[in-house]
Amino acid sequence: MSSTSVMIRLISASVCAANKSGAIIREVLKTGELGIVQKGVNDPQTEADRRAQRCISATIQSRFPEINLIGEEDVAVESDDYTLVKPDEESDDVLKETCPPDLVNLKENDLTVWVDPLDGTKEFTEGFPEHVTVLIGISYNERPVGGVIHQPFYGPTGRTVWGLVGGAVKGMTPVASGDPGEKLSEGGLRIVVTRSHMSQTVRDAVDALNPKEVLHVGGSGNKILMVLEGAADAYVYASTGTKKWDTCAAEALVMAAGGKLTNVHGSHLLYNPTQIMNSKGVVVTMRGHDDLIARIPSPVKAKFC
Ligand SMILES: Nc1ncnc2c1ncn2[C@@H]1O[C@H](COP(=O)(O)O)[C@@H](OP(=O)(O)O)[C@H]1O
Ligand SMILES: [Mg+2]
Repeated sequence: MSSTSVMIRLISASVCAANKSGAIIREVLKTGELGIVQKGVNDPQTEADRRAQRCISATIQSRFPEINLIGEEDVAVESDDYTLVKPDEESDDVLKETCPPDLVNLKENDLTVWVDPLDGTKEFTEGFPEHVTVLIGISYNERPVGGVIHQPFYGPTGRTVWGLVGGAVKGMTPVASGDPGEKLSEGGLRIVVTRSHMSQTVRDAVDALNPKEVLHVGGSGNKILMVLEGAADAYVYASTGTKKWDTCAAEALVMAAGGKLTNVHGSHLLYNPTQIMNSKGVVVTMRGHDDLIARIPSPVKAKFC
């Protein structure tokens, strides 16, 4: 039995599976055979979503059979999927890290893994592949404890960012975090919002913040990485629509870097497997979170009670 903690081994496996998924996603785009099917209104799925989901499910379930894995795509794993990531393949960068003390004793059956194999599918099908991320988040007691985000189209081979709550974010340098109670600048905010799921409540919330700039980009993981990296001051989504697999990995990284992710009321999201939908919206900042939540109009908040 390995002395390395379950969390470190799970992040290592997730990094390997996310990197392989990035290669699959690039390959599918190159062939041009996207195999698009509609799962619902404005909710496409492609061959890349399906193959990446199978790769991640096969890798994690074969190594951690007692983990509860919840993936966006409902696809059956095939025997070949188990060899996409070699059974002994690990991320040396992850294995050499120390697990934060609070997470060191977590066991497989304590954990839920939330997988979005291709976040930003609509943008993937519409010529904006750089908005795509692979998201693998880990929750314990309904709160995020670790996450892996891979960007398949960042540079020639993609970029992988990972972290554990109570540890550092690896693979990128987060912007410095500040006090959630800090007052934000009036008229100076850069807000990142959805590109393909705009609604009146999202508009009303963003307008009330009197932003300097509104950036419309795809993907929940992509937008949250922009806030984490300082390319935007906040991600504001006063709408239902994102699911727990859209936020878990990114929330873990935001927490590790000292930022906050809440619903429009300023309350934590609970990663409960029976409540997949983020029904009260998503707000992410690295500073001034309370001020931003206070500025969201009450009639907007009242729509998400
Ligand atoms: N109104 C809505 N209906 C369906 N899915 C929604 C949605 N709003 C957000 N989402 C999902 O949340 C993720 C981020 O959305 P957006 O890019 O608009 O910010 C996308 O995940 P997927 O691309 O993995 O399906 C998207 O499908
Ligand atoms: Mg998604």
